[in-house]
Amino acid sequence: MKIGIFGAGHMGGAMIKGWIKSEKIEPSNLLVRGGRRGTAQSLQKELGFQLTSETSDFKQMDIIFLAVNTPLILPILNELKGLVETSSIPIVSVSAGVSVKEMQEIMGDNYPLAQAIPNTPVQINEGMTGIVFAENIDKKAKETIQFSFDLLGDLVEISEDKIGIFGTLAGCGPAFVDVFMESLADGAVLNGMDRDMAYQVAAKMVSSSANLLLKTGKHPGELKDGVTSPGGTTIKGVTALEKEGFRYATINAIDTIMKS
Ligand SMILES: NC(=O)C1=CN([C@@H]2O[C@H](COP(=O)(O)OP(=O)(O)OC[C@H]3O[C@@H](n4cnc5c(N)ncnc54)[C@H](O)[C@@H]3O)[C@@H](O)[C@H]2O)C=CC1
Ligand SMILES: O=C(O)[C@@H]1CCC=N1
Repeated sequence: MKIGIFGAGHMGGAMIKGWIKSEKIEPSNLLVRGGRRGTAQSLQKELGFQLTSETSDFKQMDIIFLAVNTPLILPILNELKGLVETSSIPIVSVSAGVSVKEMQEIMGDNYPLAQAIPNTPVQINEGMTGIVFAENIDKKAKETIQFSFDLLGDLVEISEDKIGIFGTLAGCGPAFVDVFMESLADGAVLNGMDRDMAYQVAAKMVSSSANLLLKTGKHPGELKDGVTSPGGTTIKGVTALEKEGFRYATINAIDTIMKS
């Protein structure tokens, strides 16, 4: 399969890395058009995909992804319109801020379109991507899109009205977890642990705790109860977190994004 992608920044780059790592997509079958920042050029040196500055080259692709900054999605779609109209190459925007309806205003109701919100773990094929397909999308186009995301991790089809909250939880969430892991490590360093070891331990602890929840299907509160021994150390830490409004801060992070 030949994949075309506009934008090789944080998200475009993460997807490209995931496809190459999957070993199902040859670097020579990835065509990238980058912006002026040069991120695509540096990544190309590392990964060896095809680079182009010609939009017309995308006519040869089986699928096209738009991973540019949100204000550029619709202008690039306008650029592509004349080129792809007859071939109906599926186009997927990964922007959190452009809906399928807005894309349809340019491409029409019957063009194979989708809005997907991946997250940065796609680069290690452990992504969690939410997707909204255009209502009239045909089976073949849908399968092509699904295949490309299946290589990057989990794909969840959701309704248009839920893509915002999906993107906030799964797409923005990794940054919250990163801040959490960094803070945990800072606390450990404050108490004498070596910095590298602190990041290793924090990351492994977070990923294994998440896996425990996924594999046991237990309520997170029950898992927390299993750690907090009576009169023990953990409940002292949980109390300190509650005093600082940890739960409220986390809930409010999600809510603030949704209200922005
Ligand atoms: N970073 C993330 O975790 C996620 C990002 N997204 C979406 O991905 C999109 C890109 O975000 P990031 O990768 O974080 O931003 P970024 O700023 O890292 O990447 C954007 C890239 O687009 C390139 N670009 C600019 N103009 C261009 C043009 N005319 N043609 C081709 N490339 C051009 C830039 O050089 C840059 O490398 C946004 O729409 C965002 O909503 C969605 C989910 C998660
Ligand atoms: O921060 C952003 O706007 C993008 C969307 C989801 C994650 N990053």
